[in-house]
Amino acid sequence: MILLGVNIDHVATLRQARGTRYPSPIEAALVAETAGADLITLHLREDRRHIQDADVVAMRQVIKTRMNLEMAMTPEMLANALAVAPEDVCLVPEKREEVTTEGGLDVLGHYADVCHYTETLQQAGIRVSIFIDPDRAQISKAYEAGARVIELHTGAYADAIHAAEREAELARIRGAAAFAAELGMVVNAGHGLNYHNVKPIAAIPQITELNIGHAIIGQAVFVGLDRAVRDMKALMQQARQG
Ligand SMILES: CC(=O)[C@@H](O)[C@H](O)COP(=O)(O)O
Ligand SMILES: NCC(=O)COP(=O)(O)O
Repeated sequence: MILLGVNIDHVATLRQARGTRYPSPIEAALVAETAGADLITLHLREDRRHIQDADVVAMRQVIKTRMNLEMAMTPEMLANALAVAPEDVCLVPEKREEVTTEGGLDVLGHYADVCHYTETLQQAGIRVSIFIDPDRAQISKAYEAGARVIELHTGAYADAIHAAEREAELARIRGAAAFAAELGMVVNAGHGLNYHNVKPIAAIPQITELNIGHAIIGQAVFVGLDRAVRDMKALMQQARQG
């Protein structure tokens, strides 16, 4: 059994492109839940390029599964998270000029902040995950900072063009997942996963949950969101069953 978190940011991206009221990320979350999503993931970026503050508040009231709120380590985002009280917060790095989250959070470079944000959120009863590269030094430092959940950034694996490069990235992810699980951490993964590359990641036994957005919302254009979520979940379960 492996869990699917559906990231609905990309529904909001489409809405923001025109400044309309549709398509609604809230409606998307409800459809995704009906289709079998185990949680809903959303990223309130500092520049509000997709998800808006009002989306987070509305989503909190209607979803029936779990909310996984991705956020940068800023005082504004911390106040938001404490007010909304999602089940999970995933601490992510953010660069204003990036197209998407380019890498994991540098826990070694921001150790004091990671400790502070992790402790404050955990004291409020929110489970904290760190979005991190598949790197043992970063994982050890996240553990030392008090985090007991990580999400491995799978972007380098997803973006690899050549088979050898993809295999090397997959090996890194496998090794990182085993290492974190040995420390007793919950291991999640995500970023850039799609219908063609998800199976080898879903087959990693230590991985509990995958967060997937862009590919599912893209596929929904052709087959509808319900089908797109069901198909992704089926692929993940097939991979896990071997
Ligand atoms: C942290 C992360 O990986 C997600 O937030 C996801 O990639 C979708 O959001 P962006 O498109 O804003 O990066
Ligand atoms: N944390 C990764 C995530 O939520 C989904 O990323 P993507 O599938 O939109 O690249």
